[in-house]
Amino acid sequence: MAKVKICGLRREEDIMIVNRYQPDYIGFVFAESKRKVTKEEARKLKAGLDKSIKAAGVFVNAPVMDIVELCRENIIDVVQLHGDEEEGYIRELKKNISQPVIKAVRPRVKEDIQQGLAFSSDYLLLDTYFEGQFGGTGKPFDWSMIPQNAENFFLAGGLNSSNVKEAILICHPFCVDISSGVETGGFKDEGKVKAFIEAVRLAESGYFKTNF
Ligand SMILES: O=C(O)c1ccccc1N[C@@H]1O[C@H](COP(=O)(O)O)[C@@H](O)[C@H]1O
Repeated sequence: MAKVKICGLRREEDIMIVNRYQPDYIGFVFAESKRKVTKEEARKLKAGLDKSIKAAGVFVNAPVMDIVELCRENIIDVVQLHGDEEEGYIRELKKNISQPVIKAVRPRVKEDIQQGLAFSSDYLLLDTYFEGQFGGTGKPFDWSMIPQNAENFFLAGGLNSSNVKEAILICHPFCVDISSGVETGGFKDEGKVKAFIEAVRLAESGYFKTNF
């Protein structure tokens, strides 16, 4: 069963929505973004989050010790590195925390994914390359770049309730990750969160399997 991550939560209402629909992960963005939250905002939001839902912290080239602090204070349960972090950075981070690390790669060619698979992170995340933007683009990438042997990866980039079934059946991700596709006017939209999670469950039910 593909897991679900709803990223970019920043209001108490967003927490109430995810508590109702129970994704596996949510994301707090600590990088420059319209979805950015401060450490104190994230602490308050995390306090209202169901214990069964894991909170990922999304970072872009952040100082390692900033991430370590958030982990030690249990504000985040998973680290998502969404910038140009290299292997040395990941190793240094992993020496200091027990939380799993997701490393995002934004492939332009197949080889970028092969290089990503060599990272010592616990998971790889595949997202869309878009000049000048690290993430949250709302645009899908060419899934045919994903090698057959890739596993344990998060699939992101322009997912929504209409394309996620196809994404799961073609790419077989460990988790589908969404931000823009569950927003209206820049804010999380309860109807879209519900529709997305239902679409994931339906894809997994086997109903669509013969069509792909
Ligand atoms: O969401 C953001 O604003 C963001 C900013 C900087 C780095 C990553 C960000 N979000 C991640 O982007 C992907 C895809 O989002 P979308 O569904 O295409 O909008 C997802 O992994 C988010 O965690």
